[in-house]
Amino acid sequence: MGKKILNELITNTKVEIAGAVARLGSEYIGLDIGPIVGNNCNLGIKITSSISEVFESSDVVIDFTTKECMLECLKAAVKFKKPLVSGTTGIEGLNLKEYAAKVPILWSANMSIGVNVLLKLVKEAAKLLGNEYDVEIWEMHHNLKKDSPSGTAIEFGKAVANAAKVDFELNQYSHNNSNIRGKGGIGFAVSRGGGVIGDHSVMFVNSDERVELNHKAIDRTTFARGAVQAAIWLCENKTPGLYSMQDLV
Ligand SMILES: NC(=O)C1=CN([C@@H]2O[C@H](COP(=O)(O)OP(=O)(O)OC[C@H]3O[C@@H](n4cnc5c(N)ncnc54)[C@H](OP(=O)(O)O)[C@@H]3O)[C@@H](O)[C@H]2O)C=CC1
Ligand SMILES: O=C(O)C1=N[C@H](C(=O)O)C[C@H](O)C1
Repeated sequence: MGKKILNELITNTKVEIAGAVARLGSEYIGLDIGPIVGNNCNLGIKITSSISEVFESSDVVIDFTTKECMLECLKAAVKFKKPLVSGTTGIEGLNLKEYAAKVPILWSANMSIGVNVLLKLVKEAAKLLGNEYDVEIWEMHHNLKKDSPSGTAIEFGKAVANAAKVDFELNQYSHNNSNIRGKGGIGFAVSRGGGVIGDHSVMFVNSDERVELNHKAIDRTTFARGAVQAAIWLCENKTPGLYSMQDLV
């Protein structure tokens, strides 16, 4: 995602890249971002290992990393009073509101416009169909993905639970045992393979019919473009608070 986001920033005339960060000891440290993203020439920005340096020199920072690194970014955002856009998933347990009380934070498990429109449709379907349908959420991603289920699948599940007025934590259901499916449970199924960018399906099923709402990402540019749009939007709306892509679509 780092390379995709850099490419998106380079082609977007509304923004300028102020810095880029990689892990201490990474082969990229000290290199110019140009050749790394396939440019013939240097772009005058060298990759640093200092998160603080990047926050100091930027108006807004974009993070797609890990839970641990996102936590460092949240702390730096507060320290340097800079807005943060994050798409990092697998972050259960991080209290985003604590940091968002001090600086603007935009977090979304999925930055694509399509998924965020689908999220609104899922909320509407859950409201209209009521609690009588079994809800099954399936996702498939590439074989390098670390977290499971995907952050997007979890957000779909939370939206359904919210619309059905049930506690999400108590109603998740995974099919890795032989129990018969409980009524009202929100089922999760996960597939991993090859280079799949990200497929999601939310199904509402009763004994007579099945409603399926699907999204398939074709290129990771969709996430990068959303993240850059979010960063521009966040700079224009600088009030501290917790935002998401739902505020943009
Ligand atoms: N919201 C959305 O739309 C999307 C979210 N994602 C999420 O974004 C995250 C990243 O995904 P992806 O790019 O595929 O994963 P990668 O593992 O390819 O990239 C993560 C990068 O973060 C770097 N990193 C980790 N810790 C640090 C640190 N402390 N300092 C500096 N760099 C660090 C890693 O470096 P190193 O390799 O050296 O460990 C790696 O280059 C995941 O949580 C994924 O689920 C992905 C796509 C879309
Ligand atoms: O890791 C990924 O690749 C993706 N992660 C996000 C998630 O966990 O939902 C979003 C997207 O589906 C790609």
